[in-house]
Amino acid sequence: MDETVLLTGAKGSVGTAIREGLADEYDWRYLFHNPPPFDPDHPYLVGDVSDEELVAEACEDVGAVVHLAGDPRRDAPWDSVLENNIHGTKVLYDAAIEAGVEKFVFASSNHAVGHFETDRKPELYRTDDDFRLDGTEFPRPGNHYGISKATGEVIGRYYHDEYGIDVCNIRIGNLTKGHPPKEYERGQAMWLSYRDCAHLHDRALQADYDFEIVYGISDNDRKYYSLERAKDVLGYEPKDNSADYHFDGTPKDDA
Ligand SMILES: NC(=O)C1=CN([C@@H]2O[C@H](COP(=O)(O)OP(=O)(O)OC[C@H]3O[C@@H](n4cnc5c(N)ncnc54)[C@H](O)[C@@H]3O)[C@@H](O)[C@H]2O)C=CC1
Ligand SMILES: O=C1O[C@H](COP(=O)(O)O)[C@@H](O)[C@H](O)[C@H]1O
Repeated sequence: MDETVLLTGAKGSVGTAIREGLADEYDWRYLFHNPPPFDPDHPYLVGDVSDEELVAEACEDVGAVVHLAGDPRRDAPWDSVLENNIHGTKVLYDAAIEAGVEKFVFASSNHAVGHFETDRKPELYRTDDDFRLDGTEFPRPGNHYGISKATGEVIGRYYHDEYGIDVCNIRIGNLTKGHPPKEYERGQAMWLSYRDCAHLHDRALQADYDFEIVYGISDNDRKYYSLERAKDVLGYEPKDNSADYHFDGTPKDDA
């Protein structure tokens, strides 16, 4: 991708993992919700993703969008996910199509499929359980936030089918820096390390595809998400595994 890549939600946790890991790899343009408390290393805009004029400017001469902006709380109130996650994503897709953006990478979530866990936990978080989700399953959101993420995927399906933009939905697990989530089976089943997060988004920007839904986790022994699609289509090669750490998050000797 030689053209500019727009990164929304750039000051957040996922945005920071991507900026730190891929700072020099792309001609980034950041969208921050509020003025950043640091001097960014790439051009940026500040404002709300539902601001049509702002996102039209943000999408000018852009080849790809990595869309992270949104309310990430599993217990976010409906009016917040409706405005920030659903409406904001629709407004950004409209601007991306108008600007001729070729590729749209969307931060979906494990919560888009949360209710698959209801009758299977905690066993499915353990290494001897062979239940897998592979991205072809219909969403089963676990909360209103999860509904908004599944809706973001469907919005992408429409814009792909209607306008031909390439779309990669990444159902991100649990991004945690430096170690897996401590003493948390669900978290260790879906841990995504910072370096795997950056690598996965790099592959989503580099690979050729039409419309994809992949899982964004490290290669955890506890996983119940299949990584085959991300590996086969995107060329994802995760380096981390929560099994290389003790349950309390400290690294095992050979980690
Ligand atoms: N951190 C994680 O483990 C996971 C994150 N995700 C998704 O990844 C994305 C990023 O998540 P995080 O970095 O953890 O969240 P975060 O809250 O750290 O970052 C989100 C950023 O988006 C901005 N933002 C929110 N609403 C906005 C709007 N209407 N217009 C412009 N900017 C807006 C916020 O100010 C914030 O800087 C979110 O969409 C979240 O749902 C999904 C699964 C797991
Ligand atoms: O979508 C998200 O999921 C992760 C993991 O979910 P959790 O309920 O096990 O914490 C969450 O940490 C993150 O904030 C959220 O955006």
